Amino acid sequence: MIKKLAPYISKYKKQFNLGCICTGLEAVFELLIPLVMAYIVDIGIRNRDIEYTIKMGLLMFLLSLIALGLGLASARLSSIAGQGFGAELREAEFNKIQTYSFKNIEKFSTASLITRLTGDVHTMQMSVTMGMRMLIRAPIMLVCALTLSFYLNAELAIVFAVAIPILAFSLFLIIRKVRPYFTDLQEKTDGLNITVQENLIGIRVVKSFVRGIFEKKKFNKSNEEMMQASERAFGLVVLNMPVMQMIMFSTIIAILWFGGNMVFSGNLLVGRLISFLAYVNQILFSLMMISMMFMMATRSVACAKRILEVLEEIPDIEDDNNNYDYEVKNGDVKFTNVTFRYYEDSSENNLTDINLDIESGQTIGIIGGTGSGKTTLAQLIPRLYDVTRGSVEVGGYDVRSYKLETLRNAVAMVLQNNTLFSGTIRENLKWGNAHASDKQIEAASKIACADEFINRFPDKYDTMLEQGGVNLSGGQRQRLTIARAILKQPKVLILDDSTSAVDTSTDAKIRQSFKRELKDTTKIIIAQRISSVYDADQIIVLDDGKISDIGNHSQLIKKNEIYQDVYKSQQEGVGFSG
Ligand SMILES: Nc1ncnc2c1ncn2[C@@H]1O[C@H](COP(=O)(O)OP(=O)(O)OP(=O)(O)O)[C@@H](O)[C@H]1O
Repeated sequence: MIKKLAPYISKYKKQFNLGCICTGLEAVFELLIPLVMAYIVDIGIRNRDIEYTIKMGLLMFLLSLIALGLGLASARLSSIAGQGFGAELREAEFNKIQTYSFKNIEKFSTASLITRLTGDVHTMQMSVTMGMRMLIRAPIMLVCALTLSFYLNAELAIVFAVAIPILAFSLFLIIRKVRPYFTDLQEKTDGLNITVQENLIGIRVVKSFVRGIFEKKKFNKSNEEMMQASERAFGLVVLNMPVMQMIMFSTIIAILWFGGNMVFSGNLLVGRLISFLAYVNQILFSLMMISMMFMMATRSVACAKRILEVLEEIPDIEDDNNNYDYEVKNGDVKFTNVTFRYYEDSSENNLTDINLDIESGQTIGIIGGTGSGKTTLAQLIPRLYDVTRGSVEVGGYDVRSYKLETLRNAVAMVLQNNTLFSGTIRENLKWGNAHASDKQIEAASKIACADEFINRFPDKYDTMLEQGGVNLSGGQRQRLTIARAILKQPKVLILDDSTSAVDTSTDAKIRQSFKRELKDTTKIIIAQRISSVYDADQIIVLDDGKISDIGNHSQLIKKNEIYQDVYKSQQEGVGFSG
């Protein structure tokens, strides 16, 4: 695990190494101080040698000043290394997530990915910042203080032979018990984040359905679970403290008892006993640091595992070496015996035996009940998912043979829940084509009938959109996302129920301008309303993941029962002529 994470700190190797050196030196200088103190008491004060006492006192002051300087430098360097490590990890995770397919993202859930990118990384960077100091300081302090204690009085130092194993054993027991609790804690954090994220994203729905109390209960449950997981984990961690202190004070009492008797019997000088006690403190303090380090490491291991899961996830769909570097030459779309299911192990297909032949420039309508597989079918064209069996071709070649970027630039899909971003309308439209000129932006907006409302805003194309475009109506948002897709000048344009919030006359106007302006582009329109597809060249009727029929409106109205039913149910009040 360390080997896998090490490259992310390599950029800050200098600070890391220097920080470690400073910490090591700081510990050495700190360790010398009690030794000098012993000399002051046993030689300077005992012999009433003022000059010696002042000289050694100054030396002690100098040593503490150097230790302080080194401590400050090490704190700064370790903080730079820790923060840098965190930033590198976050960037690596973020970049990796960009390569994920929908399937990969669904596997983790967005909330869990956010926790893995923020909370987990934060724990890791704290571990580096604090761990760097503890990892170097504690062992040096422990070994040197033990050696110096033996040097001062080997007999008295035997007390440690009893104290240290007891401490190590109790620490081992606590860590063994706490480890699974930390893994559980991170999972509960994911759970809480999912609840908060869903609530905030769907806050309008929550309010309009007056689901506040239900949501509050849901939040309280996740919050309670996280609190309990936290209590379980940290309840054990804090147990470490009293155990440590009990052993520490018992050791001090034992040393005072045995050391005091030695002083009385003249076998030990007072100054030596004082410095011995200072070393006891340092030894026990370093043991405390080691135990804290183990606690921190236990939590970090849980977080590191989760981070590595993100970094090591194999993108479900990615370019392989066989991807040819050719362009998509036209908007021909062909499905040959396509079968698809979202989960390999599910017993039922989401699409079965789909065969389609769409010529470049045609307008295709897809109609079918909810869950019949319309979106699923369309998502296979830009390779948002890969077929389970069969093949999908665009421009005469299998979609898997193109570079993903090439394919997705040629196939624009306006998704059902399309998102706009904070920024101006122009910036949002430029997502479709970063180099689009004002003229192209205006032309695309005109085709999507978005120009009508954009021009009514005082700032027109420079109107600021709030997050997700909340300051626009549903229909306005849809028209902007269509304009954004048109700006890509795609060979295939897929609209997934993208005009559902647009009134029927504007919907008809958009289709007319598609016919006029996007002659060579294949237009695939998924719709619930027959009025949105009745003038298409071919209409595909989907039923339970299978093609029930293909034909134009007048053919289907005569022979397809499903189409007839939908037509009849929508005829009243829609006002289209077929
Ligand atoms: N990401 C997904 N993971 C697993 N199953 C999915 C996923 N998306 C859709 N499904 C399932 O696939 C089937 C077809 O869904 P799809 O969204 O393609 O239907 P649709 O015809 O577009 O429906 P609607 O008109 O309601 O949008 C449904 O049974 C649905 O539960």
